[in-house]
Amino acid sequence: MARKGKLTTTQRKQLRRQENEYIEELATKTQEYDPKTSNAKMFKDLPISKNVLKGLSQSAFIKMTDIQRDAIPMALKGHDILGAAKTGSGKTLAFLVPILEKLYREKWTEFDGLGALVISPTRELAMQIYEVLTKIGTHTSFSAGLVIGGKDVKFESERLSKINILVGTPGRILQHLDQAIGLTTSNLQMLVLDEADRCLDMGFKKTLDAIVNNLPPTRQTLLFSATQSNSLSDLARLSLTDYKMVGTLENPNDNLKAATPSTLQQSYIEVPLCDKLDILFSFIKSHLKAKIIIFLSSSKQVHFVYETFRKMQPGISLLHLHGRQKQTARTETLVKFSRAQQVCLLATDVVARGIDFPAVDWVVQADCPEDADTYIHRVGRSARYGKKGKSLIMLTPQECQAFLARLKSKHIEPEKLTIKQSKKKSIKPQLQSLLFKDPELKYLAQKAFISYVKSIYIQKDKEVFKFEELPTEEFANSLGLPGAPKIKIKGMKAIERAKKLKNTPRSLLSLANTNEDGEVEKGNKTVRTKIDKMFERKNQTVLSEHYLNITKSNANEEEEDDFMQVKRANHILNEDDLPTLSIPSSTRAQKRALSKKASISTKGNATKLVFDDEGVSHPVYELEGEEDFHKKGTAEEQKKDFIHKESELMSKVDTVDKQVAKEKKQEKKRKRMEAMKREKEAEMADESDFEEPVAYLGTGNLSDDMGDYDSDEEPSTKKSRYGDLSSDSESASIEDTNIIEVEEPQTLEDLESLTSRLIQN
Ligand SMILES: Nc1ncnc2c1ncn2[C@@H]1O[C@H](COP(=O)(O)OP(=O)(O)OP(=O)(O)O)[C@@H](O)[C@H]1O
Repeated sequence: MARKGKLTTTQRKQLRRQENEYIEELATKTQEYDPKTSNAKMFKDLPISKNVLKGLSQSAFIKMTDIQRDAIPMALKGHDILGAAKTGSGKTLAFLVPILEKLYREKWTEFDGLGALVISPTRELAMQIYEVLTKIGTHTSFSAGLVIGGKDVKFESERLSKINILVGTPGRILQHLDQAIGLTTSNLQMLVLDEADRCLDMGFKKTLDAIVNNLPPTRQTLLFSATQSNSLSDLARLSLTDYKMVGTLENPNDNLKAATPSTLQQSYIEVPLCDKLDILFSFIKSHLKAKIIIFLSSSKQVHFVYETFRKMQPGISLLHLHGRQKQTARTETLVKFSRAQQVCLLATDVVARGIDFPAVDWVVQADCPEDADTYIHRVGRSARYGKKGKSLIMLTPQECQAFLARLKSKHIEPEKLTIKQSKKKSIKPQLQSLLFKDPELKYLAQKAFISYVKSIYIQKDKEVFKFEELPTEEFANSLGLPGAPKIKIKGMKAIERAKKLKNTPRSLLSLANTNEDGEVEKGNKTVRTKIDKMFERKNQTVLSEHYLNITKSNANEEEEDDFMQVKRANHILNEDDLPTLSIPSSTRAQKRALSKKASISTKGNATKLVFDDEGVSHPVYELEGEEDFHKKGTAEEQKKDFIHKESELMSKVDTVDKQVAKEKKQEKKRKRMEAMKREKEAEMADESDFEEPVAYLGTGNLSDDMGDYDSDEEPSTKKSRYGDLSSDSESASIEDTNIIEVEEPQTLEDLESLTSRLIQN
């Protein structure tokens, strides 16, 4: 807490009263604000608090974009929002400003717990949102946190209990909710889904549903994307009822316009699959002064093209980015690409959505995207915020017609380009020679070939992606391979399932490849695991010991894997999940069981009896008469019935247990927070020489945290909100305020250390 000049109790009370009046005034202005009659253009024309306005203006956000002008007032009025606007049109601020405002008006403090949750489908996008939040929220008193995976969960969760605004990816957020150590969601005011259609699609369905189940239904929900799903079932999943559509969804006529920016010049070329790499290399060589992103369909494609092209030295820096890289490498590449002016990034769709790279000249889609929406997001990495940009998509003759039709249905009609014969140059001999010399590269080429072929097979749109027409032999030659590697497309069901689960942890994908019995299938053969084999052994004493060892080691692995969601997402007990044997779970229990077993084997079974109302004794598990038994159905039916009832019971008990445990934890936390709050209030009331209350400024002093801070900025900008209230000149001069350059965090580590410092405040 920053120490300020001494204030008496009376002065503090007066400031508090002033602030309450100010908040009321903002609320009244918000209710009176009518977007239809208002011609507000600047942020300061909206009923937004001074500290948020100050954060905006210092980040050079003065004039609103269309989506901001439409969405912010609606959100301030408390409506749920379904917002769609073109890529690069400023959707991020359209949800961050309402979050800060809402919490300010609710007088949110660190003791009130989590107030807003922002979910983003990728780590990179979550980091970017978090960065913008820390910039514009620098003069507010909230704490912000970023949880994106790739880091120790414990490390993160220890820091979460005081977080007011949390930004993260679905999997990691759910992991924290499941652990329920620091994160309390019972007070949550606002939920935001950025790239909502992606967050809502199959890949994230279970995770998102599980997150939403943890949130109070009274919250406000905002959904944003350039390509919005407004399917009623999706909206119902989020309990979005009385929502407003803003942006391009608001006006049906706007739907007729393309979802791509008008400043984007779009083109396509029809190119046989086996000529793609030649054309791609020629394209790079003829655009050495440009900033280019090239999208390929898989990480293996990216890896292969990156490794071979850089050996062929096209004359421009090459970077590569895909989801299989370590997070530090991904973040480093993002930073390098953002900063460079002449550079070529080879990437998968991990950066297709939301990422705000400055000044990208060209987006090249070397492999056809899975649908028109993905096309829109990919090309949206260029021509952002009114700037100019160009895009090129390479379509094979098999894909061309159908994909152009898909684009046309979205009112996108790229211009046809042809390649000059003189510019065409085959790189096949070079690739062949590289692969011949380096077996590692040959291996990469084989992998790239296989992953491309598989990627075509698993595409949903069979009119565009014609697997049967793939010229495999020519394609393999074009990669420098002597012939097409043999691929057996086996277990395709599992691949399709895995595709749906594209963004789930790999541990989950491996589960997707198991059959209904939980066994891993390879071709037609069923692979029996060590445990299966052991379960077949008759010697149960040996079995229980081995089982214990195995389950112990598995338990450790599980801790490291992202398995929380599996456990949470599916509590239904399948027949096949039931263990055939009951195995003691601890070493002590095991020993006890073993000794019991030994003594039972020598003593014979004891019989436990129960007595009915007539005083007649019966064994506890009395056998039914055969006739009676058959009357109830076949043994198989009865078994199923029994299992069904037991699983229902277990699932109910499980839910209740979880709820009770959670409530207990939350109650404990609430009490602790209340006690702290009371203590703090008492302190504030008693200590006459104590400084101003609620003197947290921003999420810490962001500018200090981030290093370079413009020294011209006078300390008064770091006053508490009470301090600011006393002076009106601030807001009047917002437009004149010098813009302060804040140094960007360089790496994920920077962001994380920033987060931890923010939290310490
Ligand atoms: N009001 C504003 N004034 C100046 N610049 C702005 C404003 N709003 C947004 N920008 C800038 O415009 C760029 C695009 O904004 P943003 O990333 O929010 O777009 P988006 O609509 O979310 O795009 P996408 O659909 O690709 O996710 C960013 O560089 C951002 O800083």
